Amino acid sequence: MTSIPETVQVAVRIRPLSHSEHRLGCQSVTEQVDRGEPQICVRSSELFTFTHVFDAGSSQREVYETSVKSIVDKLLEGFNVTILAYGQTGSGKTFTMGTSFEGKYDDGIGIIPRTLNDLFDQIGEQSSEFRCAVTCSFVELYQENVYDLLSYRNRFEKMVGIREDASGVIIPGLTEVPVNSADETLRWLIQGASARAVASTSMNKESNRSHTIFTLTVRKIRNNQLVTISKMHLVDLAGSERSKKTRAVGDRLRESIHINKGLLALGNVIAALGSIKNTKGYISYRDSKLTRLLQNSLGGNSITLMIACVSPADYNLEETLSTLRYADRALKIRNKPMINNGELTARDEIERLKAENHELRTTLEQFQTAPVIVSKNERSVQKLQEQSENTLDLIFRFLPIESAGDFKQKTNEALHRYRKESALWNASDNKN
Ligand SMILES: Nc1ncnc2c1ncn2[C@@H]1O[C@H](COP(=O)(O)OP(=O)(O)OP(=O)(O)O)[C@@H](O)[C@H]1O
Repeated sequence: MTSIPETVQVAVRIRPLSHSEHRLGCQSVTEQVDRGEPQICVRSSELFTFTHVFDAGSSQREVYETSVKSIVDKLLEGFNVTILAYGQTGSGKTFTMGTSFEGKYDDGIGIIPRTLNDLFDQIGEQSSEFRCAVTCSFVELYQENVYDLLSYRNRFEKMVGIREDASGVIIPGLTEVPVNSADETLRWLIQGASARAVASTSMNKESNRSHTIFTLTVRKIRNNQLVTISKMHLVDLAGSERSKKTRAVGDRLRESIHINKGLLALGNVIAALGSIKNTKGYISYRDSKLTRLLQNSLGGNSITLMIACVSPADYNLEETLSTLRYADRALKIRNKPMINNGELTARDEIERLKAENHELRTTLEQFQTAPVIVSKNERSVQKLQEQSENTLDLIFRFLPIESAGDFKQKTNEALHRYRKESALWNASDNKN
């Protein structure tokens, strides 16, 4: 087992200058001091040291192998893990996380598809020791509302609430899909991401206007016993932005206010957790849904990696410095990672009971469907009998006695045939 980081890990990734920045003659103001060293220098004056620094030439593979791969191993050991991309709008968060994966495998794929490939490969290798049951869920936080992106319902009905129980924050009714391979999970990612709120802004052609959390839950089972249950949250935050600079108005401005509010609350939590004085004091997780959902990832029992994405361009200098200061505070947060063994938490107990309830209902329905068909026919036989008896009463009044007896016998024979045939229909219905 590799060592467990005690503080939040922070990787900084500098994206390359974009075409439009080149065209505008922007200069790069950020540089990695030495390639391979985790230090970044801004305007040749301010120096920051992080867990990892990736310059504009770093590949997606390098970012994954250096900073994420070992965290995926921890997930399978039973730790909760979180990977969180933070940064100004257009700084490369979605590109780095791979949240907008479209199904094409190439060198450009981001963290989520790489993680899934690794995870399912490792599960395959361990299959003689354990059985792993994996589920995924995908939520979006848009203007302080939480949406279940994997639900088939319409946008309004996708909205879900959050609440807390003894085991932490829960989202009752959230769609959790059982998945058996990387490809299957990626299909859910693609489907969920297509429902995400995206819009074009002056700073990013396809800007995400919401925060998203893609979660994998891994249950390791041996001899029908739950050995560990661990969660991986892959978080793609909406970009922080200054509305004056983005010239946002109307819907974009409203989104921007909510995005910044959530990020401000997150910043306050990070600052409070990172400050030694406040570690035992009050942490304002309840100020926003974003901080409530990330409560366990910051200051909880999770192994957490924040990837701070920055633009190298001089016209983004202020935002870059602000991101680096934010990230620097996150570096001081102490978490208490621990293995989540198979002891049932209250939430798991609820999940188990829900599953059991579902199973019982299905069984009950199966039992109910057979008698319903029989009783339907049975009822119609009874009805027919009643009707025929009423008719017989009428007939008896007008027929001579001997003809009436003959008629009664014929009617009874017909009823008998009907009963026999309906029993045969029931048998073939039940078989089908
Ligand atoms: N390291 C990189 N290498 C090459 N291109 C990159 C890199 N990082 C980002 N880009 C490109 O920059 C643009 C903006 O990136 P992206 O959409 O990931 O930003 P973002 O931080 O998620 O923005 P927003 O917060 O507005 O959603 C995209 O066209 C993306 O392909």
